[in-house]
Amino acid sequence: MQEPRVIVALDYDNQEQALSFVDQLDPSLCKVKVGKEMFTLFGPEFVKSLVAKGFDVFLDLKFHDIPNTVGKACKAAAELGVWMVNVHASGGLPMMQAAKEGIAQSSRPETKLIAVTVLTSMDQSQLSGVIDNVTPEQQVLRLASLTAQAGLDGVVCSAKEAVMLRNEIGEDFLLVTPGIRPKGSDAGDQKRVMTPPEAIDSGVSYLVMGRPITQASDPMDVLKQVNASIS
Ligand SMILES: O=c1ccn([C@@H]2O[C@H](COP(=O)(O)O)[C@@H](O)[C@H]2O)c(=O)[nH]1
Repeated sequence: MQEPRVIVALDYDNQEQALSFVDQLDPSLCKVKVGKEMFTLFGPEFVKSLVAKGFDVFLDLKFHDIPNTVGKACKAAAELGVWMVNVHASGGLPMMQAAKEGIAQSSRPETKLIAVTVLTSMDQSQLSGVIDNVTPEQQVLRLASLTAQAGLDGVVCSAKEAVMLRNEIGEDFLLVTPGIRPKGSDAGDQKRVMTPPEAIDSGVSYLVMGRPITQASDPMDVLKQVNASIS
C-alpha cells in the first residue's frame, strides 16, 4: 500500500472532538499533525495516544531558541515516539545542527527533522516587514540551502517553491507543504497556496491540510476526495 501523502493538522481546541475525528481515520489514509494549540492544551499524553493508535505524528512545535535548548527539546520530542519534528531554519546553522544532534542522541534517532523556511501565511508584503529586498522564493531557497547544509531531512515551505527546491536541492529532500487548498475552498490566513494535485505535480513530498478537512461538514469525505485527487 502507498504511504499516505496527506498530513491532517489537528488544530482542535477540544480533545474529544479531535479524538472522535481520529477514531474515524485509519493510519493508511493520512498522517496527523499536532501543533502548538493542541500540544499546549493537551500535552505529551495526547501525542503519545496518537502514536499508540498507530499514526505517524508530525509534532509541529517549530522550535526556535539557542542551540542547547533546541537540541534538548528535539531529543525530548523524538522520545515521544513521533515520526517527525521541526525547528525554524532562521534559528541558524548551529541551532539546526544541535537539533539534529539531539535527535541522534535520543532513543529514536530515526525521527525525521525538518525546518520551517518562510511561513505559508506570509506574502511579499509581510516578508518586507521582516527583511528588506528579498522575495519569499529567494528567502525560502536561502533557508532551505542552510537546512540542507545542516543535514536535516527537509523543509516546510509552500508548494509554490517546490519546483525550484527540487531543481536546486534535489530529489532526496522532504518538502512538506501547508497552504494546501482544494479548488474553491477558503484560503483563510494562508497566502502562498496551491491545490492538492498541483502540489503533488510540483514535487511536494507531503501535503499539510487542516481547516479544509477538519472544518468540513464531512471531514472523511474531503480527505477521501483529496486522496483520490492525488493518487
Ligand atoms: O508555514 C507554515 C507552517 C506551518 N503551518 C501549519 O500548518 C497547518 C495549516 O492548517 P490549515 O488549516 O490547512 O491552514 C496549521 O497547523 C499551521 O500551524 C502553516 O500553515 N504554515
